Parts: sequence; C-alpha cells; structure tokens
Amino acid sequence: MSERSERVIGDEALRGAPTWTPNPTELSDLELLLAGAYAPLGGFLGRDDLRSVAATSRLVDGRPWPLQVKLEVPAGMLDGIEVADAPPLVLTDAEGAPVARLDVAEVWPTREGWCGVAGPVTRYGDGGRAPFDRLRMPTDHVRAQLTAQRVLGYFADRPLHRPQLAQLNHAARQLNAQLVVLVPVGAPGPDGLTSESLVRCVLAARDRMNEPVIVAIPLASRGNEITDALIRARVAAAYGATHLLGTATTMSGGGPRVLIPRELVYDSRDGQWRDRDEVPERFERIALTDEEIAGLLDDGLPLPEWHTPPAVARELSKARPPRRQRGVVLFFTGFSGSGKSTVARGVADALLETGERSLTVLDGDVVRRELSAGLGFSKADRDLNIRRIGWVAAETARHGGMAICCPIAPYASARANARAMATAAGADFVLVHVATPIEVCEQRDRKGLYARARAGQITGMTGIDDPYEVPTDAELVLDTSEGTIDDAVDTVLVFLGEEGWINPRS
Ligand SMILES: Nc1ncnc2c1ncn2[C@@H]1O[C@H](COP(=O)(O)OS(=O)(=O)O)[C@@H](OP(=O)(O)O)[C@H]1O
Ligand SMILES: Nc1ncnc2c1ncn2[C@@H]1O[C@H](COP(=O)(O)OP(=O)(O)O)[C@@H](O)[C@H]1O
Repeated sequence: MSERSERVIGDEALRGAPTWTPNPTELSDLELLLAGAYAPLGGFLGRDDLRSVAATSRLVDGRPWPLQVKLEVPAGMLDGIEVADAPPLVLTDAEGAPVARLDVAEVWPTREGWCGVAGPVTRYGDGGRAPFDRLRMPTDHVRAQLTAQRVLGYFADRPLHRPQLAQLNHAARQLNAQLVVLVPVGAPGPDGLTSESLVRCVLAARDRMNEPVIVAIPLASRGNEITDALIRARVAAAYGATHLLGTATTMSGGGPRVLIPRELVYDSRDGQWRDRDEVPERFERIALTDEEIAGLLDDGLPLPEWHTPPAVARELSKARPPRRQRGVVLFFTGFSGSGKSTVARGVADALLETGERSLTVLDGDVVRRELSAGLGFSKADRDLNIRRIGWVAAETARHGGMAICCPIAPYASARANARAMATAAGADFVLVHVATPIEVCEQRDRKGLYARARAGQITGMTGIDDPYEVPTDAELVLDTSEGTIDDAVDTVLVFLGEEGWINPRS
C-alpha cells in the first residue's frame, strides 16, 4: 500500500519479536485490513467472531460482516506463552520483509500443529511492495479525494471496452456522481490476464472517464459468489462508494445502492452506445463477447475501434499477443515408456528445424539429474519435482518461449498447479496425455523397470503399484501403441498449428 513514508521503520521493541509469513490469502486480508478496506475490522478476527460470521454473517456484536478474516500460525510459535505476555507478532511478505505488527489478543488451537491468532494489526516495516503501489491506496487517502455527495463504485475485473465505459459514464452522469474504479489485483484476471496487465488496460481507458479515482485492491475471489459480492460491497463502501454499478451477482449487503446496468448496443448511425430498445436492429452492433475478443487477439487481429478504444486495444494485444508469439508450456504426461520423451523430442526437433519458436526442453531424465537431483518417487517428491518443472516452464513461457516438459506427472493437483503457474505468467498451457496402455508400456520396458517392479525388486512403480490419475483436462490425447513415432509427432504439430501456437502444418 502507499503512504510508505508514514511507516514506522526500525521499531526497537520489535527487533526480536517472532515473525511469520502468512499465506497469500491471509496476506491479501492483511493488506486490506491495513488499508482500512475491511472497515470496521482493524485486525484478524477471534474465535467467537469467526463462529458468528460463519453462522450468521454477523460479528458477535451484531454488525453485518460476510468474510472469515482469519490468521493461522504454527502452534510452536506461541507455545507456553500467556496471551497477556505474548509479544507482538511481526508479519512479513513472501520475501520476508516486515509488513505489519499484530498485537496478540487471542490464541486458540485450530488443527494439528496450528493455532488461530487474533488481534489488531498496524503497519510496520517496508515490506509488501507490489507493482502499481501508488494505486494501492488506503481508504482515507481515497476518501480525501472525494468531494461529490454521491460516489459511484465499480469493480473493473475486466478491461474496459466502449460498452462498459458508456454504462459507467451514463450512470455517473445520471447520479451526478464521482467515479471510483476498483481494480482487483489479488489473482490473475479473466483469460489469464495478469493483474498488472489488467491495471494497465484500466489506466489506458482513464481519459475516457470523468476524472476517476483508480484504486488497485488485492481482493481475490473466495470461490463463493455471495461472499465475494458481499465483501466487494463492503470494500466499495469503505472506499467511499454510495452506489455500486454491478452485475446480476452484485449485492449491496446493507452497503452502497446497487445499480444494474442496461444492455447497451452500438448505434452505427452516429457511433453512440444506447439502450438496445432505442436502436433499430439494422443499425445496432452488439458488444463482443469475451470469447470473441480472445479469439481476435489470439489470431493477431485488431479489436475494432467501434468497440475498444485504441489505447486499451494496444494494452490487450501486448498482454495477450497472438498465440504464435505467446509463451506456451507443452506438458506431456503418461506412464513410463508411453512415448512422452520420444514424441517431445520429435516435436522439439521439428521446431528447431523451422526455428519458429524459442524452445526449452525439460526432459524427465535430465530434470531428475539436475533440477531434482536427490528426489525419489514418493508422492511428496513427485509433487516437488513437478512443481519445479512447472515453475521453470512458466518462467520460460513468461518471456514468450515454448517449454516442452515430459514427466510422468501422475497427480492431477500437481499438473493443475503447473497449469496455474503458466497462466499466472500470462502464458498458455497445453496438456498432452500420452495415453498408451500400461500393457504396451510394460511390453516396451525400455529400462527394465516394469520387470523389476513385477519381480518385487522395486516398489512404487507408476501403473504397477503406484497411482496415475488419468487427466480429464488434456487438450490432446495420444495413444502411441498404434502408428509410428512420426505419426504421433505429426498429430502434436498439426494440433499446435491448428490452434495457432505454431505455423500451420499441411
Ligand atoms: N517408481 C518409479 N515410478 C515411475 N518411474 C520411475 C520409478 N523409478 C524410476 N523411474 C524412472 O523415473 C522416470 C520418471 O520420472 P519423472 O520425473 O517423470 O516422474 S514424476 O513425474 O516425478 O512422477 C521414469 O522415466 P520415463 O520412462 O522417462 O517416464 C522412470 O524411468
Ligand atoms: N508411436 C510411438 N510414439 C512414441 N514412441 C514409440 C512409438 N512406437 C514405439 N515407441 C517406442 O516407445 C518407447 C517410448 O519411450 P519414451 O519415449 O522414453 O517414453 P517415456 O518418456 O514416456 O518414458 C521408445 O522406445 C519408442 O521408440
């Protein structure tokens, strides 16, 4: 959050205090608490409040509050310490830099090895920095900029195209309200748009609005539409909104009044956006859907000017370049001997010959020798192996490269995590399930591992006595038990060409 200069740095009393790095959700909550965005809350909730919120969406004192704002720390940290004597906790960001002090008011056991901690938080130290820090404003800073009686809040969780801008401007004019645009930056936006890209897109539309106050807030979805809607209304109110321009799922929760915008269409007679009933059908152009916008960007086609201001279109095409230039992780999964390495090698060789993509191949054996040396085949070690591969692949793809990975990756959650890391890097992820039946893999038994597993000389062999969770989210499924190696390689190349990640193959 901004206002760094007001922070108390180097508070002697806190030098030896226990420190803890909260998880990403807790850190977002912490930042919102410090900003005043969770008013009236001033800290993490205690046990009674948490129970009360879960049961009634109210705090113990009866005030409405939709969200469980809780913090857990390892039980050992506060073992044997009376709450009255407990030192403050220093909470740090993911890099270990201090962000806040928490004055412990209550500690209670939650699950094995963990306890809940409640208490007020105050800004401390200079951690928690993030891109667009100047837009991560505390509520009092924003409220100080508001002079109108009415304030229209809007959650820009998507880029603002002309129809949204027209709706916003129309509502603000009708209410005679000042505009506060809240950009959620807690998680990647829709279609893999990174938080920073989303903010840049909103800033690119700034001069199309009437002096908006633009605020970046680290609020991520809790996976529950109602809670999300209620907390958004609370946060908007904390930033001074008296009205909220929303969608069907927006709720007031006793906070700002919610306005549901009407559908606007482009009137080709004079280039204005109007209520659909006011425009004769032959003159109307309907706003593009998210899929249509994504499709145009993927194909490298310009977004039409009647729909998207050119500055926004420029940001969007930077954020989502045509697939041919966008980073992509090509992730093969399947049993040992299914053909992952062979096909991956063939695909890589073909692309090296044409030189159309910059490539990094994360071959299973090489990774196990270098990046994952020392790891075995327990679930934990396999998950860590895939995490490392997914991380390196995402970094490669972040810069527009293609990463080709071919581990067994038997667990769906580890594969989903690799996909999420690629998406967060603004890249695509293509899962290829090499679904060669285990009998064929066993027959091939290039490395003699299956024979040894059958003989009981090794245990934990995937497909024999260790699990393989069959993907349900593969973009492509290959069975190499039929056809030649070249056929399998071609299938992948044709698919990548058809979908636009490489030049089309005939
Ligand atoms: N217990 C057991 N289970 C499966 N595989 C085994 C095992 N022990 C050794 N190997 C050899 O290690 C290769 C698989 O490593 P991966 O890194 O791809 O595995 S994982 O994704 O972490 O599960 C795999 O190589 P590939 O044949 O290339 O798949 C095997 O040769
Ligand atoms: N159509 C095919 N595609 C891929 N591999 C095939 C095919 N037909 C036979 N094979 C053979 O199967 C084996 C697959 O081994 P490998 O690529 O190392 O598998 P993995 O990397 O999945 O362990 C190789 O010996 C390869 O020559």
